Amino acid sequence: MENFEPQLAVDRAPAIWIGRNDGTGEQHLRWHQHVNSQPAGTPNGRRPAALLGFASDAGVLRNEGRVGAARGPQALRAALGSLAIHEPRPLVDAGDIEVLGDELESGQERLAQSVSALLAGEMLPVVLGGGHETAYGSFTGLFKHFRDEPETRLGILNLDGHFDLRSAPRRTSGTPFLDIARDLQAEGRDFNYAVVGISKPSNTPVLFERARSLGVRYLLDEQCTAGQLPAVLGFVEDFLAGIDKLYLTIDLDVLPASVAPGVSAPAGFGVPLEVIHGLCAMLAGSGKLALIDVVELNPGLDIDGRTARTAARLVNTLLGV
Ligand SMILES: N=CN[C@@H](CCC(=O)O)C(=O)O
Ligand SMILES: [Mn+2]
Ligand SMILES: [Mn+2]
Repeated sequence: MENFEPQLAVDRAPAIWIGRNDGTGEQHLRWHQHVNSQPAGTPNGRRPAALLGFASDAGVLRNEGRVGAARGPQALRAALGSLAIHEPRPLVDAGDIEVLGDELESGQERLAQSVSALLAGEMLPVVLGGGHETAYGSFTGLFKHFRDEPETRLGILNLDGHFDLRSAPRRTSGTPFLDIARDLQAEGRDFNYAVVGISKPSNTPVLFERARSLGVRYLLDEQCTAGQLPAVLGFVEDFLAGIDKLYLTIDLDVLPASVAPGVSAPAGFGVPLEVIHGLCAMLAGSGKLALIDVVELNPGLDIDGRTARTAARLVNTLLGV
């Protein structure tokens, strides 16, 4: 990529992209032929999207889950590689941040620094987790970037079966949104957080009470069946109306285990793929998307790459390519 050298704190260089090759030229174009191949710029007014891996098992391990999400970024890139491109926009692979052992906090700081640098480079960062501890680094990067613009209202939309508002002695994959809420509170800033897909049996009354006290808006998974897509879109449109910049975080365990078995905590009920996908298509055209992450992909638990393929389809739709 020409003309682009943001100050990234990556530990691993961009991956080598491979995939099916039907020939050269735009009519044959697939992700693996397109990533890192275009000059910087914003053709059609669309920002270049920058993929950034956060290879971390530390949050899920601390949260007593099933580890393996550190290999998520590579599996997601592999699933994206052969997808056909119909409406090209610049796509950059910025490489991976690696969390070694239990060094989560320093990894989250490097993630925040890199997200902030990508935003300063006028790109749309797409962070590939890692467990949901990724979210603390992602949001902190967004907050760093907009810190001096208090009039810009930041919102977090989490597609997840869980609130991830746990209180714990250290950050985990179950604490990121309480960690963020506390940081914002300390700065006197609003915490605008909405969740789509909450599973009532997977969140204790303590977590529902914490969500209530923090003013969190949410829809239960039972309110997100395929027939209720218009109401889900309405809920998100209402949330978007009150913010200027959106951080979208997708925890793949929001989806039914049939399409997303490769996660630490698969959903017994889940929000149907057509609802999550419809939501992504709407958000892609919202003009408010500033930051995306996709988390909890655990390739070791996946079945025939099903979860990675589902995640790749959602990323592809969000980027409108
Ligand atoms: N990021 C994951 N959060 C969930 C995991 C639940 C589980 O492991 O069963 C949580 O902490 O609630
Ligand atoms: Mn979850
Ligand atoms: Mn989560």
